[in-house]
Amino acid sequence: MWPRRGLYVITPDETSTERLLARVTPVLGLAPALLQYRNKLADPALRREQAAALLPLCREHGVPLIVNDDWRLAAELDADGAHLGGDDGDLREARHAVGTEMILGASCYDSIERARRAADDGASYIAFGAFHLSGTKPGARRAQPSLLREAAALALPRVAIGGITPSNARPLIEAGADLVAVIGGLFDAPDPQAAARAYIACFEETHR
Ligand SMILES: Cc1ncc(COP(=O)(O)OP(=O)(O)O)c(N)n1
Ligand SMILES: Cc1nc(C(=O)O)sc1CCOP(=O)(O)O
Ligand SMILES: [Mg+2]
Repeated sequence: MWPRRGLYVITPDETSTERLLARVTPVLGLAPALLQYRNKLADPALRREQAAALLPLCREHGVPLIVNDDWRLAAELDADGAHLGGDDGDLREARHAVGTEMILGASCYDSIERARRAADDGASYIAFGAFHLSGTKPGARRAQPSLLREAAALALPRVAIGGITPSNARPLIEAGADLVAVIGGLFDAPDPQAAARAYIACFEETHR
């Protein structure tokens, strides 16, 4: 059973596999709930190489590895899961192909309807955002915290994403976010490990 609450780390775009591992390792040491491999600059060969390199590191730290966009690559590498957005194929088909054990996350943006469909199609978690202006995705559609409350009825872990920092994470957790997914707030911080600790503290200090 994977952890249903906590920090969900997403990797920054990094073309050097060596640098990617060096950046991710200190954060993995803090045992975040999940790590997603996401790289919008990599071609398919580099994505395969980087996801394969992250897998033993994640296993060593007991952190499930989620591959962004590509459930086939996730299945081929025997990763723990995949994250699918609106352009990343059919969730129902993916669930049918990978079986019940693999974690399949779904982007629901600002839509409860999308979340209902994702739940029907076999999602393991539902992700909403962007809750704040995101440096990684400045054009991302914005979502309101009330959506997290509304989605409680779907009885799936709720992920909040988009411009989340240790300073603005608490109200989202109070509104129902089980996991907060972050890229820039961690990897653009002067000390990513300290930033990761600060996110983790938000969960320890927020009760609902
Ligand atoms: C946890 C999580 N939530 C949302 C996304 C965004 O997925 P998508 O809309 O497919 O956009 P890209 O990440 O592929 O640019 C995500 N990756 N992870
Ligand atoms: C990849 C992604 N998806 C989003 C959505 O709203 O679905 S926002 C986003 C960017 C997340 O990075 P940062 O923590 O740097 O804002
Ligand atoms: Mg995607």
